[in-house]
Amino acid sequence: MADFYQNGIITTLHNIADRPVEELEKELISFSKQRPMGLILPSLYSELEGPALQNIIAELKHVPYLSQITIGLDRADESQYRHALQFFAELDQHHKVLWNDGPRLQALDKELQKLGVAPRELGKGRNVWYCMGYKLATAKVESIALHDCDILTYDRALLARLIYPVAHPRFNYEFCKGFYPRTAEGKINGRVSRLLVTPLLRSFKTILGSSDYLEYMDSFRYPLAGEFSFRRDVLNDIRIPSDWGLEIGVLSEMYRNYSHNRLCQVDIADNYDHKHQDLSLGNQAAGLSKMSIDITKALFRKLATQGVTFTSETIRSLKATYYRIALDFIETYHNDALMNGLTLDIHQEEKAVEMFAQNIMNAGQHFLENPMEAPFVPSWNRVASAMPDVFARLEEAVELDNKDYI
Ligand SMILES: O=C(O)[C@H](O)COP(=O)(O)O
Repeated sequence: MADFYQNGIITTLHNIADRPVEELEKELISFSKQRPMGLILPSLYSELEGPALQNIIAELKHVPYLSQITIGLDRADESQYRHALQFFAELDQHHKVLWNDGPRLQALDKELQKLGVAPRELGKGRNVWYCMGYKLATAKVESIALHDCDILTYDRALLARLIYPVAHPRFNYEFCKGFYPRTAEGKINGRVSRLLVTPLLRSFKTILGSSDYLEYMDSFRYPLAGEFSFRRDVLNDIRIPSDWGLEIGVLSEMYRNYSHNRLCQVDIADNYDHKHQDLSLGNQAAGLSKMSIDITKALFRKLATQGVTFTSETIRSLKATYYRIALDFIETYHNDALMNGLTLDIHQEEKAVEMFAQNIMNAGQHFLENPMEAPFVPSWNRVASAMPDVFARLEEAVELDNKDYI
């Protein structure tokens, strides 16, 4: 059972009483009259064949308060798209599948590329961005949740708890981030969140002094959670990174656009497990290694926009500070694991920390050499000004794909 402590500078909504999901859903049905609700599911075709998505759909099927589900489908050829349409047809709610690799959306993407307003990199950020554009295009929902498609521990309560803070008509939150513990098979997971993000934020505070932004980022109990919810107007001027900096980038955008009392985080599950990626030691272009570089670069970039200057010396002392703080954290996590009857492989944890420390140097060096690089996808406001009929065209392309390939 959770406590009710408020850490940091944004509101935390806890799970104090373990309310039955039916009770939450009853309220959500009544909220949906004032604030119709939608869901975004960024998915890879391979996830349709994995163990998680089948259960997610079986759970979602019975969710009574959603009026629109938007699935962004990546890496699917034509026969896989046809199969995906059948797969998602099980949903009772109104839903559409965006075939990101299909000829219609590819043609639109090419035109946006020519105007310089399309995502330059493939990946989850791009997928989410097109789904957000579709939500704006159809204007059917007021409150929207987004979650990953590889959640092995999914149940309907996760979604109900995630969307509640932005769905309640008397709550003023624009954005809400989910949090949970990640454990599986007797082990504590969440390696990048625990061993990179939190110690890195603390190291920035140590070498730069605390700032409102660093305190804000450090307030999130699971900053890398792929689960968040928001009001529709958030979508107009959010600029999201197209790489693994997505989660950090979204939090930073919310910091830039809203005051703290419009943002919150919510306890969405007692436990969470998902598909795990390799550490990818020695390969900066893959797995958690790439993730750690993208995240660190995103933090450098954000701090630079706030007037912080970085030199090779600051980056070296950041790395040294990080390494010490992260090693201390390993001891903390180890003790926490033991007391909970879980295990923590200290050798593996230290290997991860050594790699992250090296990647802080690599990301720092890259940032110093390429200060203008910014893998941001433009806001939809800007896209609409570059191509005024973009929403009508996006909606039409999705409509036709869903009709023609079923
Ligand atoms: O959230 C994280 O830290 C990363 O996604 C890695 O998670 P994992 O250690 O649970 O695979």
